[in-house]
Amino acid sequence: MRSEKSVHIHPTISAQRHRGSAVASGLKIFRSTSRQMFAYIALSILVALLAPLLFTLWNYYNTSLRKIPVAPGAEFLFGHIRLMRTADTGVFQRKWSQTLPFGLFRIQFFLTWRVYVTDPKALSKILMTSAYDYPKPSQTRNFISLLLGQGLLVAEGAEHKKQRRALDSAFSLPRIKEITPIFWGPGRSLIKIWQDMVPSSSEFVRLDVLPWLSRCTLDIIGLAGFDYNFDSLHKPDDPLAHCYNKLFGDTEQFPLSVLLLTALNDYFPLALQLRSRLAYMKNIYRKETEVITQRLLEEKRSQMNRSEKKDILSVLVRDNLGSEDPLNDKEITDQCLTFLAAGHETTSTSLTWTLQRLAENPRVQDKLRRELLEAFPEDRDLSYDEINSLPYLTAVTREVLRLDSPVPSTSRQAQKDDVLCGYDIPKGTVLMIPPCIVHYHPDIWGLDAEQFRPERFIEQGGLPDAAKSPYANLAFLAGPRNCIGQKFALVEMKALLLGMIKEFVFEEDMKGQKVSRMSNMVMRPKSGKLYLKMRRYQA
Ligand code: HEM
Repeated sequence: MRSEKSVHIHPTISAQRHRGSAVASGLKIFRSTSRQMFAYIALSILVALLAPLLFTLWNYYNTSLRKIPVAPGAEFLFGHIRLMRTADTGVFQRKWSQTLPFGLFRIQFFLTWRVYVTDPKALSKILMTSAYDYPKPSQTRNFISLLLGQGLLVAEGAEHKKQRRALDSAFSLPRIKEITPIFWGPGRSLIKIWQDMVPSSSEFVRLDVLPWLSRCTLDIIGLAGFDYNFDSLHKPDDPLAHCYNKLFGDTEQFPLSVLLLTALNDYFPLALQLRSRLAYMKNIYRKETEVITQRLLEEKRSQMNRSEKKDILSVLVRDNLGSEDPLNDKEITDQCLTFLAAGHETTSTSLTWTLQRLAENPRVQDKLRRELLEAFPEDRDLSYDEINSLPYLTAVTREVLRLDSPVPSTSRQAQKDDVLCGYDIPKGTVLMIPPCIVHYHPDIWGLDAEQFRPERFIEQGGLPDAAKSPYANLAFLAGPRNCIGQKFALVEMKALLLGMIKEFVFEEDMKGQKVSRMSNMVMRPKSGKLYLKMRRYQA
């Protein structure tokens, strides 16, 4: 047993000891509380991360989408993504759509599902009758709006209706007829440059056509869109053209990390936002484009009373003056970037694919040239109606847009629970609208669906009934959100083709070698380059 000794201790020492032990026990409590706090924080973070993951897994296994036929060959985590990236755009999707029951099928996108829709009734509901219940997925809108602002391409619901009303007149047939003469300026410049590069009709020159066509359509949308002369055919360093190419000129596929953030967007919306914001903040080009487009708008206003300019922005500013529900400045300048983004690369890649198809099919190229030379042997600027009076030219353009749609697929997101083709579609489901499947489907286009055969559009009975539906031909989509620039794009493509085919002969660079097609938004040649052999045409 320990004997208790009475020891006298000085009061200050005793107080110090007391304080010391109080501090020690305080520290002890603090340590244990902070340990507890740390444990709570760690646990909360774990739950915050695990809960969405568990929820994703739960949804992955229990969703009612599981009744929809599924494409074969998914990996557990990546689903079908890595498989699809090993082939050209649309190759696997077409194979699946033709082996699975027609209408709907689903693919796995990491641990989520995406539903491809090919059934015309379902497409009609998504694109036409219930279009505003199927907006673009929020992640797509967030991503595009960082680059383009809140223009027509990303606006939804009432805001979309308002913007579309304001823009409809600028894209109407009479307005497009008025701006058609503008297309000939850049068209003629391109032909002149190519004539200088290609000296004779006996010698071929090897040429990467895409960058030239891209500069030409940029010059056209600059002049016809807002009376701005990029003149990028002669001056590739124009500041707006430079900004534009920095913003949109990327020809690479999106990296898997961005696709993963997109898949997780519903659970971690901040992650994708943050990544895009960082990329945006690093991007000085967006700021510069804003400054330039604002200056253009001010110019338009100051010229308003003096001129009857025909470009889309001038018409928009004029219409806006008399409107009951006018667009504000920001809404107007955001449209400029939207026209650039939506209307330039789409047309130049379509033209690139047209030249490639004509090079692969010399019979079609000769037949087209005959039609053009017989109808318009003289060299002059043709009107909208003259350009559209050529049936084979129209058929060639339609056939290229069918087989090589520059927008090979787009997406929508169900805003409420619905039923499509007898299957439950829960709110939030991402639905894929795929021209690259629908346009190749033998049940719609017949057994020769994969062949390049423009005649199908002019021969008696050339088209099966199913192919006459507006949901069989989706290059410009359908319904209230279809491409507002459709008439513009078609006449622009035809005018440029007319000039090029009358003047030059195109041949494949590597005979019989298929050019790979790849897309992140617009479908381009895989390397971003497309070489053709070109010589002058001589009768
Ligand atoms: C061959 C050329 C073109 C093709 C294949 C094409 C295709 C498309 C497609 C598929 C859409 C719908 C996208 C979606 O909602 O997911 C669209 C929308 C749009 N396009 Fe085009 N486009 C072309 C040229 C143009 C041109 C030249 C312009 C403008 C001058 C333009 C302006 C627009 C705009 C503003 C929208 C958004 C319409 C809305 O949501 O109301 N496009 N385009």
